[in-house]
Amino acid sequence: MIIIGIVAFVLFFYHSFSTSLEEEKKAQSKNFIESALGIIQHFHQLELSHKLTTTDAQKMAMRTLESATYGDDGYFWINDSQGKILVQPYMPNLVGLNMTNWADSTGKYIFKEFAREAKNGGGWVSYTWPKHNSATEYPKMSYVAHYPAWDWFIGTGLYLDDMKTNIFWAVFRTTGVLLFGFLIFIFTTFIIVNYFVHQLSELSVRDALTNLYTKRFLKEISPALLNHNKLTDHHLTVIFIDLDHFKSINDIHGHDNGDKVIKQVANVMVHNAKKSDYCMRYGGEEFVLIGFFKNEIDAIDMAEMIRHQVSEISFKNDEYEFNVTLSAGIALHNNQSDDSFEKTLKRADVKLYEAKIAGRDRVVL
Ligand SMILES: Nc1nc2c(ncn2[C@@H]2O[C@H](COP(=O)(O)OP(=O)(O)OP(=O)(O)O)[C@@H](O)[C@H]2O)c(=O)[nH]1
Repeated sequence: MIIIGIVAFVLFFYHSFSTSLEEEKKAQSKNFIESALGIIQHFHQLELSHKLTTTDAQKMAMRTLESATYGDDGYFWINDSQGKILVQPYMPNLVGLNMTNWADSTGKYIFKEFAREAKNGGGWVSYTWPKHNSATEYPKMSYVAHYPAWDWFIGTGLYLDDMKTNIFWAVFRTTGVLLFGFLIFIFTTFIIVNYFVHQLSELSVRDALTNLYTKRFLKEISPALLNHNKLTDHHLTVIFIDLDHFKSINDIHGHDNGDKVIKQVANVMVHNAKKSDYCMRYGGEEFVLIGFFKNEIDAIDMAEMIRHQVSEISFKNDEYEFNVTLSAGIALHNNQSDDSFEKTLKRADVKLYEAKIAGRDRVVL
């Protein structure tokens, strides 16, 4: 769909841009002829005011227009009323020849057409004409005008194939630049949208206080965790952590200090967890660490490390320092039975409850 859109855009752009460039080229040619008529008129005025003789005024006008080139190879030609070529800088060897009886490759008497169109107030004549060093004739268009006082015909021409080639490359370059800009725009938009979508999805699965994953994320990844569990010889393990007597900590040290404790515990978890582990804030002061452990001992070591490090932290309220303990329950997923992730999580919760009953500040498996 996008490719069809781009192709349609390029074709439409090519058509309208090349048409307008063609019109512009033609308008330019016409303007050049009008300027050339102005130059002729200038020398004619000098003749009328007797500053120059007719011969000198015409010679100087011819010389000026002979050297007046424009664009890549634009030039003016001048014929007198008898068809004699007075100025032809593109093919100087033709100067002095009479072209009244010259017909182009299509049989058109070129000079007759020039004279007719020019005497009608100026206009375009299509014909064929050779190029430099070539006998082959190419389609050409000339804008021709008449200067009645001297009975001169002046014109300037465009080879259609050259014009079309120039226009093609101009359109090609512009289209290329536009397409490149368009692709850069699409690419940048894609990156930005992707970034924000990622940020948004992260926001919805990250806890605002601790930046740990939320319970919702746990639900999202549990199928992937079970799949991975089938592929590894390690065991999918849930470590359920709950802070001890946290209500009292809030009551005694204030809710803000309670928040600081929650943040610190989250930091300890993240600090100890392996890169492949997931640390979550399951509820208010409840946390879950999910990882793949070689055996039960490794899981206990991890939970004990977190428990120990948290118990070592000296928290400060406005007056004195205090410590916090936590309890943890561990459960390993059982591949051989009809175990589910929810059942494993539930077993870890039961073990956590046992740790609480047994006096808190401990890990139970
Ligand atoms: N500061 C703070 N407190 C919270 C937050 N979320 C939950 N709590 C508090 O955590 C306390 C949890 O208390 P309980 O569920 O009774 O458990 P406990 O006091 O930790 O007792 P045990 O778990 O049995 O050791 C409640 O007082 C909640 O208000 C939080 O985001 N910030």
